[in-house]
Amino acid sequence: MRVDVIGIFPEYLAPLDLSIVGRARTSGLLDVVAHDLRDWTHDVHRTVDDTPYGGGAGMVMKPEPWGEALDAVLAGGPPGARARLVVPTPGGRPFTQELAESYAALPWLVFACGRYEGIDARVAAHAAARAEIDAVDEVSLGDYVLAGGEVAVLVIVEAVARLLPGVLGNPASLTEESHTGGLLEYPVFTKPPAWRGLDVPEILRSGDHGRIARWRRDQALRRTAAVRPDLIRALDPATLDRTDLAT
Ligand SMILES: Nc1c(O)cccc1[N+](=O)[O-]
Repeated sequence: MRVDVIGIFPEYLAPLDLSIVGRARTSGLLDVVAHDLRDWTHDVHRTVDDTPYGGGAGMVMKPEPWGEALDAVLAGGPPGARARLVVPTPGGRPFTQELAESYAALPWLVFACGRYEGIDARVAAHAAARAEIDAVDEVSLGDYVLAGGEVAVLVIVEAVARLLPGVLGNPASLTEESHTGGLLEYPVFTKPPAWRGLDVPEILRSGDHGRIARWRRDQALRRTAAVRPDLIRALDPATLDRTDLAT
């Protein structure tokens, strides 16, 4: 997978050299290229923003540098691939594990990191009509205000990279995680069996794998019902067997 990130703080992406994402890049499973938007400015101050039409506080990112940056980046992607342009923004649709899984199946993501009050709306509108782009996704991590999209790119790239085949040493660890199958994950324990007066649940040391699996599912359902009842309501009833909600 190829990932291009355009913004005014390319150094923000340094953490993508570390850990799982760093190993994915070293192994060639993931190619991440950071671009400085100011490379496509032409004035001495390398201006990327201006006052908003209609008035109001703050500044808006100018369309010209973005247009030229996308021209250049889209000319250099994987041969024959179309890009998904992802714009992290508080007004976007929620970024979820399901969306991460859909991104992991794509050949090329291009991220546009907005700052200030955002990017001139014509940039996304023009991009959506480009042949090199299959879709423009405005995506939000949550209902809070950040200074820009770079932090969201770190989150999205990690969530996607770990889903790429060959990135995680043990793919089985992907099957029992929070949000896989629509539930939060069950509580986990390791040695020692007793710690500061707290014991590991006996069932987990029973060796009865059938009972352990049922206990874990029950715990996942209870935790999800308590913390994220919205996820329970969203579950497909067909995925719940008769015993799931009996207790
Ligand atoms: N919330 C927010 C923001 O305020 C600015 C850029 C991106 C996001 N976000 O993805 O959630």
